[in-house]
Amino acid sequence: MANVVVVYHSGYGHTQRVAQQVAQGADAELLAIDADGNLAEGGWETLAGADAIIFGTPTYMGGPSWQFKKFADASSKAWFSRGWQDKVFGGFTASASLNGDKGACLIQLQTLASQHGGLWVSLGLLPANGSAASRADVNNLGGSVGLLVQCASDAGADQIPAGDLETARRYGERVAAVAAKFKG
Ligand SMILES: Cc1cc2nc3c(=O)[nH]c(=O)nc-3n(C[C@H](O)[C@H](O)[C@H](O)COP(=O)(O)O)c2cc1C
Repeated sequence: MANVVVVYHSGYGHTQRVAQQVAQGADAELLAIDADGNLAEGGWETLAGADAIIFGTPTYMGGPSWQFKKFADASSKAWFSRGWQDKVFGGFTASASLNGDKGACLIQLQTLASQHGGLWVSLGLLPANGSAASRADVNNLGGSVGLLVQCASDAGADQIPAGDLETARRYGERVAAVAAKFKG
Protein backbone atom coordinates (compact mmCIF):
# COMPACT_ATOMS: atom_id res chain seq x y z
CA MET A 1 0.00 0.00 0.00
CA ALA A 2 1.24 3.46 -0.89
CA ASN A 3 1.88 6.14 1.72
CA VAL A 4 -0.31 9.09 0.67
CA VAL A 5 -0.32 12.54 2.33
CA VAL A 6 -2.97 15.21 1.76
CA VAL A 7 -1.45 18.63 2.49
CA TYR A 8 -3.96 21.47 2.45
CA HIS A 9 -4.90 24.92 3.61
CA SER A 10 -8.45 25.92 4.51
CA GLY A 11 -9.54 29.36 5.68
CA TYR A 12 -13.11 28.56 6.69
CA GLY A 13 -13.40 24.76 6.74
CA HIS A 14 -14.65 23.95 3.24
CA THR A 15 -11.35 22.75 1.84
CA GLN A 16 -10.71 20.92 5.10
CA ARG A 17 -13.90 18.88 4.66
CA VAL A 18 -12.89 18.05 1.09
CA ALA A 19 -9.41 17.09 2.30
CA GLN A 20 -10.99 14.68 4.78
CA GLN A 21 -13.00 13.05 1.98
CA VAL A 22 -9.96 12.74 -0.28
CA ALA A 23 -7.95 11.30 2.63
CA GLN A 24 -10.70 8.79 3.37
CA GLY A 25 -10.64 7.58 -0.25
CA ALA A 26 -6.85 7.41 -0.32
CA ASP A 27 -6.42 6.10 3.23
CA ALA A 28 -4.09 9.07 3.58
CA GLU A 29 -2.56 11.15 6.32
CA LEU A 30 -3.85 14.72 6.62
CA LEU A 31 -1.36 17.57 6.96
CA ALA A 32 -2.75 21.06 7.53
CA ILE A 33 -1.06 24.29 6.47
CA ASP A 34 -1.93 26.69 9.28
CA ALA A 35 -3.25 30.26 9.15
CA ASP A 36 0.36 31.54 8.98
CA GLY A 37 1.20 29.28 6.04
CA ASN A 38 3.29 26.86 8.10
CA LEU A 39 3.29 23.09 8.70
CA ALA A 40 3.37 21.56 12.16
CA GLU A 41 6.67 20.17 13.45
CA GLY A 42 7.70 17.15 11.38
CA GLY A 43 5.46 18.09 8.44
CA TRP A 44 8.27 18.37 5.89
CA GLU A 45 9.63 14.99 6.97
CA THR A 46 6.17 13.48 6.54
CA LEU A 47 6.06 14.80 2.97
CA ALA A 48 9.58 13.55 2.28
CA GLY A 49 8.48 10.04 3.22
CA ALA A 50 5.30 10.06 1.12
CA ASP A 51 4.84 8.02 -2.06
CA ALA A 52 2.08 10.42 -3.13
CA ILE A 53 1.28 14.02 -2.18
CA ILE A 54 -2.15 15.55 -2.81
CA PHE A 55 -2.30 19.38 -2.66
CA GLY A 56 -5.48 21.14 -1.48
CA THR A 57 -6.34 24.84 -1.33
CA PRO A 58 -9.36 27.09 -1.60
CA THR A 59 -9.48 29.26 -4.71
CA TYR A 60 -8.93 32.82 -3.55
CA MET A 61 -8.88 35.50 -6.26
CA GLY A 62 -8.43 32.86 -8.95
CA GLY A 63 -5.47 31.05 -7.39
CA PRO A 64 -4.27 29.27 -4.24
CA SER A 65 -4.53 31.05 -0.88
CA TRP A 66 -1.41 32.95 0.18
CA GLN A 67 -0.89 30.38 2.92
CA PHE A 68 -0.73 27.61 0.32
CA LYS A 69 1.60 29.73 -1.82
CA LYS A 70 3.91 30.24 1.16
CA PHE A 71 4.02 26.46 1.56
CA ALA A 72 4.66 26.07 -2.19
CA ASP A 73 7.54 28.55 -2.08
CA ALA A 74 8.97 26.86 1.01
CA SER A 75 8.94 23.55 -0.90
CA SER A 76 11.80 24.98 -3.00
CA LYS A 77 14.10 23.42 -0.40
CA ALA A 78 12.85 19.97 -1.48
CA TRP A 79 13.06 21.15 -5.11
CA PHE A 80 16.78 21.94 -4.80
CA SER A 81 17.57 18.43 -3.62
CA ARG A 82 15.01 16.78 -5.97
CA GLY A 83 13.46 15.39 -2.83
CA TRP A 84 10.01 14.93 -4.38
CA GLN A 85 11.22 13.69 -7.79
CA ASP A 86 9.02 10.91 -9.23
CA LYS A 87 6.49 11.04 -6.44
CA VAL A 88 2.84 10.79 -7.49
CA PHE A 89 0.84 14.03 -7.12
CA GLY A 90 -2.76 15.15 -7.21
CA GLY A 91 -4.61 18.31 -6.32
CA PHE A 92 -7.95 19.85 -5.49
CA THR A 93 -9.56 23.20 -4.88
CA ALA A 94 -12.85 24.49 -3.49
CA SER A 95 -14.55 27.75 -4.37
CA ALA A 96 -17.92 29.51 -4.14
CA SER A 97 -18.80 30.05 -7.81
CA LEU A 98 -19.58 27.19 -10.16
CA ASN A 99 -16.59 28.21 -12.23
CA GLY A 100 -14.82 30.75 -9.99
CA ASP A 101 -11.51 30.19 -11.84
CA LYS A 102 -10.92 26.89 -10.04
CA GLY A 103 -9.31 25.60 -13.26
CA ALA A 104 -6.63 28.30 -13.08
CA CYS A 105 -5.93 27.36 -9.47
CA LEU A 106 -5.63 23.65 -10.29
CA ILE A 107 -3.13 24.40 -13.05
CA GLN A 108 -0.95 26.10 -10.44
CA LEU A 109 -1.06 22.94 -8.32
CA GLN A 110 -0.20 20.80 -11.36
CA THR A 111 2.67 23.16 -12.20
CA LEU A 112 4.00 22.91 -8.64
CA ALA A 113 3.98 19.11 -8.91
CA SER A 114 5.74 19.32 -12.27
CA GLN A 115 8.43 21.67 -10.90
CA HIS A 116 9.19 18.92 -8.42
CA GLY A 117 9.46 16.29 -11.17
CA GLY A 118 6.26 14.61 -10.04
CA LEU A 119 3.74 12.40 -11.82
CA TRP A 120 0.36 14.14 -11.88
CA VAL A 121 -2.88 12.14 -11.58
CA SER A 122 -5.93 13.45 -13.47
CA LEU A 123 -9.46 13.13 -12.10
CA GLY A 124 -10.28 10.19 -14.36
CA LEU A 125 -14.07 10.45 -14.07
CA LEU A 126 -16.63 11.16 -16.78
CA PRO A 127 -18.51 14.44 -16.32
CA ALA A 128 -22.20 14.36 -15.38
CA ASN A 129 -23.34 17.03 -17.84
CA GLY A 130 -26.59 15.76 -19.32
CA SER A 131 -29.89 17.60 -18.87
CA ALA A 132 -30.84 15.26 -15.99
CA ALA A 133 -27.56 15.86 -14.14
CA SER A 134 -27.55 17.46 -10.70
CA ARG A 135 -25.06 18.58 -8.07
CA ALA A 136 -25.63 15.21 -6.40
CA ASP A 137 -23.86 13.50 -9.30
CA VAL A 138 -20.21 12.53 -9.38
CA ASN A 139 -18.12 15.07 -11.33
CA ASN A 140 -21.08 17.35 -12.01
CA LEU A 141 -18.56 20.24 -12.28
CA GLY A 142 -16.89 18.43 -15.17
CA GLY A 143 -13.28 18.51 -14.00
CA SER A 144 -10.45 16.58 -15.63
CA VAL A 145 -7.08 17.98 -14.48
CA GLY A 146 -7.91 17.41 -10.81
CA LEU A 147 -10.70 17.68 -8.28
CA LEU A 148 -13.05 20.68 -8.28
CA VAL A 149 -15.50 21.38 -5.45
CA GLN A 150 -18.06 24.19 -5.20
CA CYS A 151 -20.01 25.39 -2.19
CA ALA A 152 -22.17 28.53 -2.11
CA SER A 153 -20.58 31.59 -0.51
CA ASP A 154 -23.19 31.68 2.27
CA ALA A 155 -23.15 27.92 2.94
CA GLY A 156 -21.07 26.11 5.54
CA ALA A 157 -18.78 23.17 4.92
CA ASP A 158 -21.63 20.88 5.96
CA GLN A 159 -23.51 21.97 2.83
CA ILE A 160 -20.96 20.89 0.22
CA PRO A 161 -22.96 19.02 -2.46
CA ALA A 162 -23.00 15.22 -2.05
CA GLY A 163 -21.75 14.69 -5.59
CA ASP A 164 -18.63 16.77 -4.95
CA LEU A 165 -17.89 14.88 -1.73
CA GLU A 166 -18.19 11.53 -3.52
CA THR A 167 -16.01 12.85 -6.35
CA ALA A 168 -13.44 13.78 -3.70
CA ARG A 169 -13.51 10.31 -2.17
CA ARG A 170 -13.08 8.64 -5.56
CA TYR A 171 -10.22 10.95 -6.52
CA GLY A 172 -8.41 10.00 -3.33
CA GLU A 173 -8.91 6.33 -4.20
CA ARG A 174 -7.51 6.93 -7.67
CA VAL A 175 -4.36 8.71 -6.53
CA ALA A 176 -3.69 5.96 -3.98
CA ALA A 177 -4.23 3.24 -6.61
CA VAL A 178 -1.85 4.93 -9.06
CA ALA A 179 0.75 5.41 -6.32
CA ALA A 180 0.46 1.74 -5.36
CA LYS A 181 1.10 0.71 -8.99
CA PHE A 182 4.26 2.82 -9.15
CA LYS A 183 5.43 1.43 -5.83
CA GLY A 184 5.08 -2.09 -7.24
C1 LIG B 1 -10.13 36.18 -0.18
C2 LIG B 1 -11.13 35.29 -0.86
C3 LIG B 1 -11.07 35.17 -2.24
C4 LIG B 1 -11.97 34.33 -2.91
N1 LIG B 1 -11.87 34.19 -4.27
C5 LIG B 1 -12.73 33.36 -4.91
C6 LIG B 1 -12.61 33.15 -6.32
O1 LIG B 1 -11.71 33.65 -7.00
N2 LIG B 1 -13.53 32.35 -6.92
C7 LIG B 1 -14.56 31.77 -6.22
O2 LIG B 1 -15.39 31.10 -6.82
N3 LIG B 1 -14.64 31.89 -4.86
C8 LIG B 1 -13.75 32.66 -4.20
N4 LIG B 1 -13.82 32.77 -2.84
C9 LIG B 1 -14.73 31.89 -2.09
C10 LIG B 1 -13.97 30.67 -1.53
O3 LIG B 1 -13.20 30.06 -2.53
C11 LIG B 1 -14.95 29.63 -0.97
O4 LIG B 1 -15.76 30.23 0.01
C12 LIG B 1 -14.25 28.40 -0.44
O5 LIG B 1 -15.20 27.40 -0.20
C13 LIG B 1 -13.49 28.73 0.83
O6 LIG B 1 -12.80 27.58 1.26
P1 LIG B 1 -12.22 27.47 2.74
O7 LIG B 1 -13.41 27.48 3.68
O8 LIG B 1 -11.48 26.19 2.78
O9 LIG B 1 -11.32 28.66 2.95
C14 LIG B 1 -12.94 33.61 -2.16
C15 LIG B 1 -12.98 33.75 -0.77
C16 LIG B 1 -12.09 34.57 -0.13
C17 LIG B 1 -12.14 34.67 1.39
